[in-house]
Amino acid sequence: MDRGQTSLEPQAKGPCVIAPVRAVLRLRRRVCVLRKRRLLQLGTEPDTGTGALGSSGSSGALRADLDQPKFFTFDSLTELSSRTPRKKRRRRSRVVLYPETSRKYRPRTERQSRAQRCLLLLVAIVGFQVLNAIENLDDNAQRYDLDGLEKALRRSVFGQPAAVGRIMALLRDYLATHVHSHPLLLALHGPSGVGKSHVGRLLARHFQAVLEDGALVLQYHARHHCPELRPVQDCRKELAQRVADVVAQAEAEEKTPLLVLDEAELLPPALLDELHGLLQPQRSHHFHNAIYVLLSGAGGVEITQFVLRNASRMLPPHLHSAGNTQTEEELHSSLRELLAREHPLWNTAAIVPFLLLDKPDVVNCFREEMAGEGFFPEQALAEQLAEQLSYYQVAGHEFAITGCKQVVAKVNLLQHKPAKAEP
Ligand SMILES: Nc1ncnc2c1ncn2[C@@H]1O[C@H](COP(=O)(O)OP(=O)(O)OP(=O)(O)O)[C@@H](O)[C@H]1O
Repeated sequence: MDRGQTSLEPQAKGPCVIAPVRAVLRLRRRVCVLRKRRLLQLGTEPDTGTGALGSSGSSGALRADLDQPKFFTFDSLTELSSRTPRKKRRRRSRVVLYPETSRKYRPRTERQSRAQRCLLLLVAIVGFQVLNAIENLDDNAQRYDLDGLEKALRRSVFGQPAAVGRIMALLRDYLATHVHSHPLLLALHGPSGVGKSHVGRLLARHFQAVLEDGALVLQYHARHHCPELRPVQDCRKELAQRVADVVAQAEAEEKTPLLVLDEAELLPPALLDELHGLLQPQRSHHFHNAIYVLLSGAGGVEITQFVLRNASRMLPPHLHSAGNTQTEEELHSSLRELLAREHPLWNTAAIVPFLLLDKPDVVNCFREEMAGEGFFPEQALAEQLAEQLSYYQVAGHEFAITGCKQVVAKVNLLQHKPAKAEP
């Protein structure tokens, strides 16, 4: 041991200094070699740019870059900008809350074509004219106070609600305008005493009042104006002349005249022919604007039979609008068939049947007549007077055989009762 120690000591002093120096040198050399090798590696390999090696790699590349001659190109900038992480812009919320009723888009400001503008103008003009025409229609109907006429008829004509309704509907329709292609022909048919002449008189009175010219209402009574002894051709000429005068005057005044011909069943065929000719559309236009009302007992028998046959189906007047329409239609068509066989004039007519009057209607006739003659319209007295008339008794109805025909005479008798002798 000692020998070994002693032999080692002198040797140990020399290498003791040199060996670490050598080791250090060796290590340095080794490090240099490694560095060089790494530098060479980095010069050939692409920059991975990750971790510690990456940083050393990039430094190597930078060093290599520094060795390269520098030229400015925009590529480097775009490269840089693409490499630099973009600052994330905060996206603004695009949701906009609109009120329910407003538009959710900006109005378009497209230029309208001229054709489109013309079209709009045309539509506006047509709309204005339509409105104007509607206003004119109302004006024409208002001139004749048809509401007033309807009230008067409903108040004064008993037991004929369907007839009054039909007359009013036809008049309203016709008088809605002043320009016509043909006249209106109303043909009121029914048995005696049911109110045909009464309605004719009410119409004439109303039109005289609203037209403010009595000359525009012609009332023609067959028996009075064309008695049996008078030559028919004279009657015909006279009727034609009278009608021509009335329609000419009405044309000048821009009004619609009314021509009431009573007892039409007594008109000779020549006069019916004349009337038929007056109604033709070939006549000059002022003949088109006129209302003819023919009152006739023709068809009265058929109407009486119809009412008696359908008495159980007949509704009381206050329920009438609820529906007698099917029964009425049957009556209209059978009457038209019957009358058209007599003269073609009836083909162009609006036929209005007047039905038999029930006992309560007759009582109303008495009360009306009594009031008109200055008597107190006592119900009991009116019923007593109505009791004196004759009736068809069918299905719980009592239909007056002569309607209200005898009412005037009976009330006149009341008037002529001898006054009580004064004591
Ligand atoms: N429906 C009725 N409503 C009110 N009054 C009526 C009705 N029917 C008749 N009258 C009264 O009876 C009278 C005679 O009636 P109107 O002359 O109108 O009968 P008509 O149907 O024309 O009969 P005719 O064909 O015989 O002339 C009238 O003056 C009127 O006072």
